[in-house]
Amino acid sequence: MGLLVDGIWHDTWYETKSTGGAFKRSTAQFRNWITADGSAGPSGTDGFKAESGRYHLYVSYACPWAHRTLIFRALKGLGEHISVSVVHPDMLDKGWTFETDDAGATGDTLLSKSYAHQIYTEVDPNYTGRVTVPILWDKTRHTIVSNESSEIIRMLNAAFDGITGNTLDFWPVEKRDAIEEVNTRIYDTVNNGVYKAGFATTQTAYDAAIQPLFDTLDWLEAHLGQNRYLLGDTLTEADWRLFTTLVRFDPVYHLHFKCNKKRLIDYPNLWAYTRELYQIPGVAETVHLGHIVRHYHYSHDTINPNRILPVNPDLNWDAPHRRG
Ligand SMILES: N[C@@H](CCC(=O)N[C@@H](CS)C(=O)NCC(=O)O)C(=O)O
Repeated sequence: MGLLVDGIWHDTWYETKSTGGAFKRSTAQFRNWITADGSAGPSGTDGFKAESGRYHLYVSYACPWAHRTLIFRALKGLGEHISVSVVHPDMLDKGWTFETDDAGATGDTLLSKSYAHQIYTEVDPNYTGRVTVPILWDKTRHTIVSNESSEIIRMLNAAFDGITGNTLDFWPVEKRDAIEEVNTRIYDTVNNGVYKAGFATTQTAYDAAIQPLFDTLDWLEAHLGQNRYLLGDTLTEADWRLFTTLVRFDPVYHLHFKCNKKRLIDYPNLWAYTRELYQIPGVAETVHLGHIVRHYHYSHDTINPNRILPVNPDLNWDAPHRRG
C-alpha cells in the first residue's frame, strides 16, 4: 500500500493522524469522459469517442468501485468492445501488481507493466497521488481517460449504445435528481462508510462511522420492503452502486472492517434484493469472492497483521429471491 509522489513510489499506509483517526478518501484525478461523438463530457477534455476495441479497463475483482465498472460492461453488452486486465488480489508494498499467481489475475495484457503505478507514470511521469483501480485506458491516445468509477459507469451506460444497440438505461434523465439523493446517502454511510469504520484508527472515528452505516441499512431494509429497487420499479445505477458493497458485507466488512452489528443475511429484504441483483444474467460472473476475501484480509496488515484468511460461512447466492 502506498502512493506516488512526483512519480516516485512510496510505501506508506493511509495517513489518519491529521484527521483524528478518520479515513478520508482522496479525489480521483483523471476525469475525462468517453462520449458517442467524442465531444467533451461534464469534465475533462474532448477527443474520447466511443469506438469498439479502443478502450481498456484495469480492475481488481476485490474492489467495490472497480466492480461497478465490470457490472456495467457486462450489462451493457460491452464485453467484446472493451478489454480488461485484472490485478492480483494482494495489494502490498508495491500497491496493485500484475502478478499472475492467483486464478483470475490476468497480468497487464495491454501494456505489460508489472505494477499499476507504472500506468499512472506512463501518462504523467511526475504523478502525485494514490494509485487506484478502476483505470479506464485509451489505446489510441495512450492515456488514462478516467479513474473515477462513478463517472465510468455513466459513460458505459450510454456512450456505446450506437455500437452495441443496447439501450438499457440505468441513469434515466427523469430520475437523476432522486438517484443523486440516494447515491449521496449510500456513498457516505455505506459504500465509503464501511471503509471509514474499517480504516478508523481511533474509537471516536469508528463510532462516528458505524452508527450511520447501520442506520442506513435499517432504512434500506424498510425501503426495500415497500419497493423492489431503490428508485421504485426501475433498476438504476443506485442499485448497482449499493450491490457491490452488499455482496462484500458478510464475507469481508462484517469481520474485517468490524461492521458487525448485523449481517446482511439478518436483513431479509436487503438479502433477497442482493440475491436478485446477483442473479441477473451476467452479474454472477463479475463476483469473485476468492479475490474479495483474499485481498482485504491479506493486504491490510494494519488490521490483520498475521494475514490469516477466515473460513466464512457459505452463503447461498442462488437461493430464490422471491421479489417482484
Ligand atoms: N474514486 C475512486 C476510488 C477507487 C479506489 O479507492 N479503489 C481502491 C481499491 S478498492 C484502490 O485502488 N485503492 C488503492 C489506494 O488507495 O492506494 C473510484 O470510485 O473509482
